[in-house]
Amino acid sequence: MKDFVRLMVLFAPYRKWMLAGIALSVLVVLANVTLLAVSGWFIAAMALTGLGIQTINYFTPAAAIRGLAVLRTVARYLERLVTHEATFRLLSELRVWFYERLEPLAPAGLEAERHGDLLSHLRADIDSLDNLYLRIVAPATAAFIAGILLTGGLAVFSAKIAFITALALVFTGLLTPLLVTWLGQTVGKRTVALRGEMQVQVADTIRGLGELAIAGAVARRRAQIIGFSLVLGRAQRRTAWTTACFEAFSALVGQATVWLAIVAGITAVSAGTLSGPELTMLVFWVMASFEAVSMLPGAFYAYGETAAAARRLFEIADRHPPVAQSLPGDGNMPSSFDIHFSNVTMGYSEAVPAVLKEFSLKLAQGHTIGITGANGAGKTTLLNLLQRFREPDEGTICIGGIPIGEIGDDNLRKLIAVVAQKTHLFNATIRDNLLIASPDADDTALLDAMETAGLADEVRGFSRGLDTMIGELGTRLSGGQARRLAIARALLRDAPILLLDEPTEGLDATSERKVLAAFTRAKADRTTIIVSHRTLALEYCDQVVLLS
Ligand SMILES: Nc1ncnc2c1ncn2[C@@H]1O[C@H](COP(=O)(O)OP(=O)(O)OP(=O)(O)O)[C@@H](O)[C@H]1O
Repeated sequence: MKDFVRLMVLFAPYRKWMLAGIALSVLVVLANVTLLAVSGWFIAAMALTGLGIQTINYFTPAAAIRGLAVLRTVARYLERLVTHEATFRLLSELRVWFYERLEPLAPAGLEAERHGDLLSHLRADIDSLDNLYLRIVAPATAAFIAGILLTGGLAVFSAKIAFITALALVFTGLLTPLLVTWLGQTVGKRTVALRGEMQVQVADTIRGLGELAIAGAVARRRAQIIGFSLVLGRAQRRTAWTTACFEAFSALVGQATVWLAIVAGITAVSAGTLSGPELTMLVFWVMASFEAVSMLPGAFYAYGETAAAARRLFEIADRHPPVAQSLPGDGNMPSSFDIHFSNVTMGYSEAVPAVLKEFSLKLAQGHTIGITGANGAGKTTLLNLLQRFREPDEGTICIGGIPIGEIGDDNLRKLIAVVAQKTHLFNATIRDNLLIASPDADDTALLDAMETAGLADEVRGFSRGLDTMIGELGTRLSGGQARRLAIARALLRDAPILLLDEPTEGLDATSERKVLAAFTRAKADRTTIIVSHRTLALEYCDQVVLLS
């Protein structure tokens, strides 16, 4: 319930849409019940008139029936329109809200998260929450209001029939759904978890299909996914089966109530407290009243799945970012770009020894520093700390004498260009991948950067040039081309600090020389850190630090 209350607070800006949807739902039910009740009364009254037992003015009821039929149709149409509009607005609000919470967690706070899982949170879980309004809140509220109005109206004619109907509505609309909800919670949680797991497995499999094929593991993987799908199918079948049983039972209760209403009505007609046409009217009234609660068993059954989806979302959204975020525009921009690590200690967890212990280093502005050392020595960690992806446990890191925490995230991003060890290339054109670094750059600037990175000639040779699509993670480029594209992107940033993590990995000696010369030549006052194991790369540095 706490999660639902939080969601409703999030949805507060759309309360007018939500209320309008509920009001229209009530109107649809009332129009429908009134239409049937008036029709029942009219047919019976006309029959008695035909027998010469009574006379009636049939113009008014005939007009009312036509009016109600139109009202019912129009209200139903508007109700669908408004409730769906409200739902889509709520979902888009929720997607943005969730994304805003997700972004500050990246990259360190989402390392443990699998990509498929995040995708599932963003898509399936948020989509599951459309149940909350459309299938839970709107029908439940409308049923409550319509139920009171309908039984209240019945009581005007027969307290006994009103009482029987109220009991049956509470039974089918409240008790049954509560039981269904209780039963559905475990299966719902399981369905959501299984669906997430399926998504992860499928996304992972598609991404690693090449490796799986080489290892001869495709059939095994396929069997695993089919296994998941069967378990998921069983869980969904159970959900459908339970819902169907309860819906059938509710229908039975509805029919039994109509029968009881007829029995009670006949007694009232015999006693002269109810007329024949009124009895027919009440029977139709009772029968149609169940429409008000007909959505509830299925709706409440969605509660389990919706609650589980909400829980999974909030579990991520409530995580604390590993690094305190600064406000946009908040911070001091340094005027010089020397870098000072002072007694920096940092460990990834308390269970393992710290990666860096009391590490101190001064880098003068305009110098190029090489950092080398064994695998796992902490070189990438050092660069990540400088980019403020993580906070050191102790010590400070300053740029131009200002601790990086006080520079402000937006400023810090402007100061640093990076070629990371695992650079992400987007499934887009070469141009789009470059424009990420400098959105306003023209083609000449893009080709210049690629010239420096030694990629321009190859790109000119592609039939679509800068508009060549590079595929998922740049798979349509060779390893060396992808690396040079990342380098060109970093060069376009024109930032005063350049961080290069194994920048020339995968390049041949000629390209490597060209790229390194370009980096060191490009800007005399740029402070550059090159992390590398390669002696050639280190030759271009003013100073080399061995991390052990
Ligand atoms: N996100 C992480 N969570 C936990 N431990 C990590 C994480 N990232 C790195 N480590 C650990 O920290 C240590 C230093 O890793 P780092 O990537 O900084 O080394 P490196 O010197 O850059 O290595 P390489 O030369 O292989 O790139 C390693 O033992 C690694 O296992």
